[in-house]
Amino acid sequence: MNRPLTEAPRVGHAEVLAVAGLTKRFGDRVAVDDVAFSIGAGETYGLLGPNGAGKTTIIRLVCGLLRADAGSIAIAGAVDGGAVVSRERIGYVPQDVALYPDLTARENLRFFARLYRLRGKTLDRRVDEVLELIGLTDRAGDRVESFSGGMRRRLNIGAGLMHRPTLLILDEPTVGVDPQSRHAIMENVRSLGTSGMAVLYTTHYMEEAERLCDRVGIIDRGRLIAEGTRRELIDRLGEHDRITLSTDGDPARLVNRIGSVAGIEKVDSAGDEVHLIVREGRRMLPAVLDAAERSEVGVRSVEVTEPDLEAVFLHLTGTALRD
Ligand SMILES: Nc1ncnc2c1ncn2[C@@H]1O[C@H](COP(=O)(O)OP(=O)(O)OP(=O)(O)O)[C@@H](O)[C@H]1O
Repeated sequence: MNRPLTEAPRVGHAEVLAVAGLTKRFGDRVAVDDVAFSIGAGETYGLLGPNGAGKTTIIRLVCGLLRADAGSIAIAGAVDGGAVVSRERIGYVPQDVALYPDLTARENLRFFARLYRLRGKTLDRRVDEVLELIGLTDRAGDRVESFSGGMRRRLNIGAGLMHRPTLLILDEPTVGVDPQSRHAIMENVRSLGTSGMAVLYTTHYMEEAERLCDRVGIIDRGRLIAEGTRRELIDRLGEHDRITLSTDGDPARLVNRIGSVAGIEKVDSAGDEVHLIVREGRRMLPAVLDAAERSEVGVRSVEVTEPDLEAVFLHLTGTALRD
């Protein structure tokens, strides 16, 4: 069942993760710049941003795999420093799949369960539960080497769930998987969120952030530039519309030409598409099409829509969220 997109954040739940003033430099590059956000129990929080924005670095800081230059991280109330115990509350599912291909799904989960010191019947029960959760019960006895990319990723998520973490961190869990597996992963994550876990989900896919997350933090060049529910973020755009042109020529030429049209607030290209943020999209359409014709770039289709998170990103940064 799809969660309504406009659902209000669930306030009043215990704070599971609170990050403040978080900063990390690599040499001269500031990868994470004064970032603050928090996630409550039962809440799914999405960090949405392009490649290189700093999402993985934030996760590595939260997991204690990197040391911050400044800022604090509190997990379930325990502030960074003496937080070894609290880190056991984290389930971290990295971008890269870390499984044993010549073991079965069940054997892999048993391995991770033992790492978390589960034993005996508790271990057996938890392995069965997690297989069910990730929808791989009927493939439990098959070797991982026979699994599709999407199934491996789901099993990877399962490994991060063995010890019943209070905070589950998923780093771009759907990158490189086919649409069907992507759907299955998102369904899995959705049910985990509703089971009371706090979920930190990073993605550069706008529609995943829109569908899955109670709140979204938009991150660009290390900075958290906006945060809120989907509705709150979109409302920041006011009465704007989004126009998308699909081209079969050089979109950069079209961007140049359209950029000089009065009333266009933001324009950028991504792939063969040109994205615009305008006031009163329908009224602007003739001028946009006229500019397209002058640029001599072929336009295959034009769409005027209400703003979405991608439009918010374009509005705030002046660049389109590229795949
Ligand atoms: N160990 C490192 N040494 C030097 N620079 C790094 C290191 N790790 C990350 N960076 C830089 O920090 C910035 C943020 O990278 P990060 O991997 O956090 O981005 P991201 O949003 O997770 O992107 P992606 O989706 O590509 O993983 C990038 O400019 C990256 O090159």
